[in-house]
Order: sequence, then structure tokens, then C-alpha cells
Amino acid sequence: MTSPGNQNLEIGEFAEGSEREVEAAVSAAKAAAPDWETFDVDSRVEIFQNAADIMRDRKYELAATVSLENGKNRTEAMADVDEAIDFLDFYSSEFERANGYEFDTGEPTPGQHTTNLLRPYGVFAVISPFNFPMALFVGMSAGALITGNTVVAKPASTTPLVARKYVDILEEAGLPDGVLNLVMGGGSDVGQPLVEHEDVSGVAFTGSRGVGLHIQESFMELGKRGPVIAELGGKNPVIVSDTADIDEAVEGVKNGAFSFSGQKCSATSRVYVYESVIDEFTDKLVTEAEELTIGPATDRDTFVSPLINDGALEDYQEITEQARNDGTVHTGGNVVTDGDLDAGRFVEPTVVTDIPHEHELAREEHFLPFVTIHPVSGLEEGIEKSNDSEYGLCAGLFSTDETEIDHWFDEIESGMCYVNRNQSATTGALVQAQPFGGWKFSGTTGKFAGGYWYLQQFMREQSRTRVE
Ligand SMILES: NC(=O)c1ccc[n+]([C@@H]2O[C@H](COP(=O)([O-])OP(=O)(O)OC[C@H]3O[C@@H](n4cnc5c(N)ncnc54)[C@H](O)[C@@H]3O)[C@@H](O)[C@H]2O)c1
Ligand SMILES: N[C@@H](CCC=O)C(=O)O
Repeated sequence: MTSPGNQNLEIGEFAEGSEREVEAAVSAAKAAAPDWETFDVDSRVEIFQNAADIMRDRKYELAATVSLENGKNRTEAMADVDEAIDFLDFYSSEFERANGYEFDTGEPTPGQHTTNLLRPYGVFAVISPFNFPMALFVGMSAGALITGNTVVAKPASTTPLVARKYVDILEEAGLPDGVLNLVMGGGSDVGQPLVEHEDVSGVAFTGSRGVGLHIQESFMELGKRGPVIAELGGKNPVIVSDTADIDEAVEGVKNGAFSFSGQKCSATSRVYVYESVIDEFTDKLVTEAEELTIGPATDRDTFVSPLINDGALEDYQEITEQARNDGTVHTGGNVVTDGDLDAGRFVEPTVVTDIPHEHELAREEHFLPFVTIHPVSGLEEGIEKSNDSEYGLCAGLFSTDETEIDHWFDEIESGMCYVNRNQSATTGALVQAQPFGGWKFSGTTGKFAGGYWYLQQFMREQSRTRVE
């Protein structure tokens, strides 16, 4: 494997698993499950707290690995590692606070004594995407493991190294053999047989809508009864009102649309701007986009980093060509090959107008530095168009009118809702403070990662009554 920003730089050679490795991994996870369930709350929590400490000590090395392997710039790579540590800290403290989800429910009638508890399902498959190779791999697998399941985990085929490092960290932190099993490889060679394996009871998946729904359907068809906890894509809308501070809105949309080159499920992708301010907003966004530094992920001042693979580069060329034909490209639309950049997959941040609301460029998730701007007559039209999507992940509003803000919070169909956030209009949720998940086709459970109702999904309830 090579680095997305420099294809002359070898990251390493990695195993490509198949059904045989899946079989061995599931069998190890199944064998380890009974013992792992008997670990008490404190012993389990201690392992994940140890892992968080090790990651804090190795933060710069891990972030550098993320940068080289998946092309995140320095800030984004550090945030990825920080988020992983936050997941470990938060899930540990939550599991501890809930006493492992075991409650004494008292004496329903004299002589009877009852407890109510949540118990693990058994073996979970954890399948993660390339774009948060540390945070999402760590977060999902920690959710499954701390609740007493054993895990077979498959990272994205483009980011195996970060996953390997985390598995080693957990081993060093005290996780017993067989509790977490890593199988590297592709979606159809490893992911699909893993999901379909008869001893896999539940799946935690983050990735595209198509793959996530396919996993859910496979589970149903096979008559499996455990959960498919899937976090899927987004087509995240932002409304800019005529009462907004336009400079703040431009800053928020620029950061939301172009950080990590738009390769975030939370990326800002369509902006509905009141007609009276759309020209000012567009001109300023174009100026800002043109000032962004495009470069290797590890360079200190790089903002726009490379695309993950050749497929993404081809998609970029295709959609920008379509935008030229069907709309107006104000800036961007080109592959960047200046100097050393021809060794990587670099592209310009792209701002487009005159694309009809119904156009697929304004409806499909592209996962690229590409944003469309659309005029609206006011808040109602902005909300109607924002909600007219099969996705419901993140949304933003820029307005200084309290009535508009309250109305938008009530009406917007979205998991994460941000008002006047110049840091980013739609990206950058923090674990625990801003739990992350999607409505509609952006997720399957309505419960959010890094939130107070996440861990329970990995467990099933049991009521125990004993007559004394
Ligand atoms: N909602 C969220 O929290 C969130 C977070 C990050 C990324 N995403 C989404 O992830 C997508 C981008 O990541 P990606 O390109 O890695 O996604 P992807 O769906 O292509 O791949 C995700 C994972 O699924 C595996 N996979 C592929 N086919 C499979 C199959 N048939 N069975 C089982 N596993 C299979 C892949 O190998 C990879 O490990 C975007 O759609 C983005 O919105 C969502
Ligand atoms: N949690 C991240 C997005 C994860 C998906 O790509 C954010 O809030 O930006």
C-alpha cells in the first residue's frame, strides 16, 4: 500500500483475508466469549482506560500514521486520535456509571427477588470506513467489547496500519487473547462472509448507505435477530439567512465543505442562501476557497489534503465535468499536479451554482471537496429543501433571528444541528457533548455514537427472578 499524498511512499504490505481467515477469527471470538462475559465491570473498564493512556502517550506517532496512511492533514489527524481516546474514556465512564447495566429491581411479591440486566449478544462484527480510521475503528469496537461481546473487526482496506496499531495497544492494555480479532481485506472477501457467518450475532458498521443497507438486508434474509448498528452517509444542508453574519457563514461552510477534502459523512454539501445575500456569500466563499493551501497531509500549513484512492479521483473528475455542463463552476474542478503533488491525488475545492435542487449533484453524497449553492426565498423554502433528502445526518443554520433559530431547530430533520458555527457549519462533533448519528437513511438505530444511549445497543435485556 502507498500513501494517498505520495504514491512513491510505501506504507507497507498487508495481509488480504478471505473466508478462511474470517472462519478462524470468528471461531477464536466465539471461544473467548464466555470468559470475557464473566469479567467484572472494573476489570473490563481498566483495560480500556489503560488503552486510552497508552494512546495519549503515543498520540503524535499515531496521528502521523493516520496522516501518512489516509492523507489527513495534521490537525485532522490529531483530532482523529483525540476522538478515539475520547470514545475510550467516555464508554469506560458510562459503563462504570451504569454499573455494567445491572439493577436490583427489588421484591415484586414477598419472597421473590429480581434483578434486571443487560447482557452481551456474543460475537460482534465491526466494519469501519477509511475516513476516521482511528476514531471509528476504536469507537465501534470499544462499544462492542466493553459491553462484554467479543469482536471480529475489519478496517477499511485502505487503512489497515492504524487498525493494527490499535489492536496491539489493546493487547498491551491487557485485553485477553481471542477477544478482539483483526481481519484485513476487502468488503466482499472479508466483510460479507463476516456478516453472514452464523456465529456472528450483531454488526457495528460505519460506511456508505449502499453497503450498510445491504448488510442489514443480509442479516434479515439470514433470519439473524441481533442488531445492525449502522452509521451511514449524509448530504448535509446549510441555510444562510439574510440576518446572518456572512463572514461567519462563509468561514463555517468553507471548513465544513473542504476540511479533509470533503471526505466526511458530516461534510457541508449544499447551501441554501436567501436571494438578497447569495451573491455576496458566493463571492466570499469563492475567494476563501481559492486561498486554501493544497498540499501533502504532513506539511504544516496544508488545509486541502489528498483524496483516498483512484476511484475518488475519477468521481471528482466526473462530477466536476457534470457541474460544468449543468451548472456554473465558480472555482475548482481541476486535478492539481504542480511540483511534487503529481505523486498524490490532489484536487481543488469546488464551488458550484445553478444546479437545480432535484439534480443528482445536489442529492447524492459525493464525499469530495464539492459544494453547491442554491437561492431560497426564506426560511420555509430553505427548510423544505434541506429536508427533501433521504439523508438526515448533519445540518447548519446561520441566522441572528431567534425566531428563525427556534423554528429551524424544531423543523429540521437531522441528527446533528448546528447554529452559527463558524468552526464548521456541519462537521466536528465532540464525543459526549455532541453525540453523533443520523436520521432517515443516515443511520439504522436512531441512537448516537458517543452518546448516553449507545452502549445499550450492544446488549440484550434479561430479567432474573429468584424465590428465596
Ligand atoms: N454516519 C457516520 O458516522 C459516518 C462516519 C464516517 C463515514 N461514513 C460514511 O462512510 C462512507 C465512506 O467510507 P467508505 O468509502 O470506507 O465506505 P464503504 O461503505 O465503501 O466501506 C465501509 C466498510 O465496509 C466494507 N464493505 C464494503 N462492502 C462490504 C460488504 N458487501 N459487506 C461488508 N462490508 C463491506 C469496506 O471494506 C469498509 O471496511 C460515506 O458514505 C460516509 O458518509 C459515515
Ligand atoms: N464525527 C465526524 C464525522 C464522522 C464521519 O465522517 C464529525 O462530526 O465531523
